[in-house]
Amino acid sequence: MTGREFFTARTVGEALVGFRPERRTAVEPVPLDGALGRVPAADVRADAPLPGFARSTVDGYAVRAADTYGASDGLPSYLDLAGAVRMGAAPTVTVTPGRCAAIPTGAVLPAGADAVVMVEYTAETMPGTVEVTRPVAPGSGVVQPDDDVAVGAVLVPAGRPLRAPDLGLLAAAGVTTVDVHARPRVAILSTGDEVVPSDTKELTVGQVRDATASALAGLIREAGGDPVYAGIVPDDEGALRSALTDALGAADLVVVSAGSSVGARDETAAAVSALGEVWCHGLALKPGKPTMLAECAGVPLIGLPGNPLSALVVFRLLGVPLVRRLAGCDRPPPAPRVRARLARDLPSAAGRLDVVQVTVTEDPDGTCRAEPLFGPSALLSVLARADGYLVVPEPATGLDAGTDVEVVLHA
Ligand SMILES: Nc1nc2c(c(=O)[nH]1)N[C@H]1C(S)=C(S)[C@@H](COP(=O)(O)OP(=O)(O)OC[C@H]3O[C@@H](n4cnc5c(N)ncnc54)[C@H](O)[C@@H]3O)O[C@H]1N2
Ligand code: MOO
Repeated sequence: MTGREFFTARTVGEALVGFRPERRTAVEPVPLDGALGRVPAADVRADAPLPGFARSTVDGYAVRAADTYGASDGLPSYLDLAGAVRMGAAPTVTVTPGRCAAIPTGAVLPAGADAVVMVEYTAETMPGTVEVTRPVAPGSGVVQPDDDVAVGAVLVPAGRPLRAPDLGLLAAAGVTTVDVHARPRVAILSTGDEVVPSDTKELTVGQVRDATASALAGLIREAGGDPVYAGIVPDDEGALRSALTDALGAADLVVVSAGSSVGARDETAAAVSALGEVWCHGLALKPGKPTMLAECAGVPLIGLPGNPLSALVVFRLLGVPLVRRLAGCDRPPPAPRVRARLARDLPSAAGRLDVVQVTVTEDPDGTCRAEPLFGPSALLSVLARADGYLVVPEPATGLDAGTDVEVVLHA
């Protein structure tokens, strides 16, 4: 042990704002079917209005609104039935004063009509005569040709991951492929003489199966990236440098876990320093202090703490936004959150951000209770049991039981 301290420690806030590599993935066309969650590279605009024609929103009779003024149960308006509009076809009927046309929901409003009265407020008392018992205002029961989308309006914006309704809107507008950013390729490199592949059946004393890589791959996929397993590297600076060089050449982001603490095994820091510029080494964060952020020839690199729980906490806070940004996402969807009452006192040291895993239970009165899960960051099962996490900000020295807290829910 050398007693060295981290050399460029930062807060999480500084890292989120200040570590913003320029790199973005290439743009590729994808069919709508494969576009869910992908990020459009440019606004997609409508070249025609939607729905494109004045459309009835109810089953009833297309009328001239003025013909219904004053209509009531006691004093109905009587209109001559001029005909019917068929679904999916141009109307062959015109509505002149004193007349109406039967129309189903979704059909084209015939010429001369400016409203549709719902069938419930009518009766066909005699064949060819319709009794109307409610007045309708002009435009009632009708959507105008560009009510949904006007020509030139943005159908889906650049920079926001596509959601299911976006695919519907694009389909309605006849857009069947979208130019989106490629999924960022994220290389996952695990380090440590003791780390062995997760399919190792029998462990010798001191060995651990690689837990971090599989969990990281899950978070990377959730963030819209493509995980690439780059293997397990022993604690040897030469081997690590060579593995990092390969990974940097083939990925949009490299994530390397372990070996970045201040102990004897800080080969990662040495290897990364030799390959690029270290932006920060050490975060004011618990867990997750031994974190490194660097850029090597335009490729960002995150050095994660060895403890799997800490690695995942850091990746969730800093890696997920980075993967999204690499994919052109500058409008990330807000994480699902819930407000809850803290179930017990939470101690915390001032000057660092504490990320505390919690379970959330709903009390009979509908309010939520957040129960902190204590345990060393070496225990991955704590994370697996948690429903979400809360943060105790840097200046705070803890939170009292009963405090109203915001819990960010795990996916
Ligand atoms: N004197 C100090 N010692 C430590 C400090 C400190 O500030 N001063 N920080 C502690 C903290 S916090 C952490 S976190 C660890 C992180 O150290 P490293 O990033 O160098 O990681 P390692 O020592 O290599 O590993 C820690 C732990 O995690 C296990 N591990 C590593 N990789 C994997 C993997 N892929 N899958 C499963 N488990 C893994 C490893 O076997 C160790 O048990 O340093 C503390 N010490
Ligand atoms: O950062 Mo260590 O990552 O607190 O467990």
